[in-house]
Amino acid sequence: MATEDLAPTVHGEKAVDLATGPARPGVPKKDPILVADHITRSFGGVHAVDVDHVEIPRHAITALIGPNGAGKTTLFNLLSGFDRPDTGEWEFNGRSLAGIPAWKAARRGQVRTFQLTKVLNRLTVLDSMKLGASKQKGESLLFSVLPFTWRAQEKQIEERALVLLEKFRLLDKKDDYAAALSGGQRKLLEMARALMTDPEFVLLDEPMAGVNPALVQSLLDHVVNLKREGMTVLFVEHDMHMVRHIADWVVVMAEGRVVAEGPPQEVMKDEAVVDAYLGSHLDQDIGVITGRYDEEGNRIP
Ligand SMILES: Nc1ncnc2c1ncn2[C@@H]1O[C@H](COP(=O)(O)OP(=O)(O)OP(=O)(O)O)[C@@H](O)[C@H]1O
Repeated sequence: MATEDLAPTVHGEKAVDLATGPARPGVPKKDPILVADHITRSFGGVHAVDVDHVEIPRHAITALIGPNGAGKTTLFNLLSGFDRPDTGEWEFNGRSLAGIPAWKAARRGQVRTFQLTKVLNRLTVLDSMKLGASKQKGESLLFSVLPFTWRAQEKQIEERALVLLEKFRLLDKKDDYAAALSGGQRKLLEMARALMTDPEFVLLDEPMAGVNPALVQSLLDHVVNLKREGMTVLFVEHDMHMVRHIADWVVVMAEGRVVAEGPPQEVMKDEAVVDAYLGSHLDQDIGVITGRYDEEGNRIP
């Protein structure tokens, strides 16, 4: 089977069709969920992020990769409203998100996951989930003076949390402290928490970090399921296994800039990418894209 036949597909289209032209940094997408322009952020003299233009395709899984210090986390923090850029504009679903705090972005349908903090570790799994739904109606003035509505909302939140915990196979852990979970279970909890607000666009922060190899496939399946359910996913990850197996599109950063983007099988062959980033990992057979394909070479959607 020719390698060209193995192009990843999204909703039946070849991944390269996500873009309006040949893969290159900043290439416009046919249906972008997020469009960012002229985003800069410096810390002292360090230009952590200097992204001229980038678009994230809707209903696809996009990987944001790059060497240590490339600016991935900083860009993630900016786009998700946890940090403010020095300059820049970005739109989610055609509406500006610049200057919008994270909790408001979540109400509009864009959420990001967090590595569980010490505070969250001291909560039970169920309470941690409920907190993921905060800044909803229960916190508004109207709802706080109408306890019956507030209680109804509480009940709804708990029901949603239980449904998600079951889906992520964490239901039997609901009364355990988050600190007692394994690395993989913590990642599942981070993902499940993000879904409490029923998002359209999910930004995953290193979803594979600290995950036992035995749980890797299950985590990959959960991420692919987000796409199957209609969500758009952007993830920052060092784990090339994940990039090769589930990304429909890859954005590569180096020294604050987007230096390459495209379908994984193209990006992994790009000499600039290999030099800037992948060279030191070539022993991991990083150029081979196995993906999730059926026997005919069609990507499993
Ligand atoms: N709060 C901060 N204060 C000072 N410098 C920072 C801060 N955050 C990031 N930087 C610097 O900005 C640059 C980009 O860092 P960033 O963490 O965004 O990179 P990254 O690609 O996510 O790296 P890694 O893969 O190692 O997490 C680095 O030089 C880093 O030292």
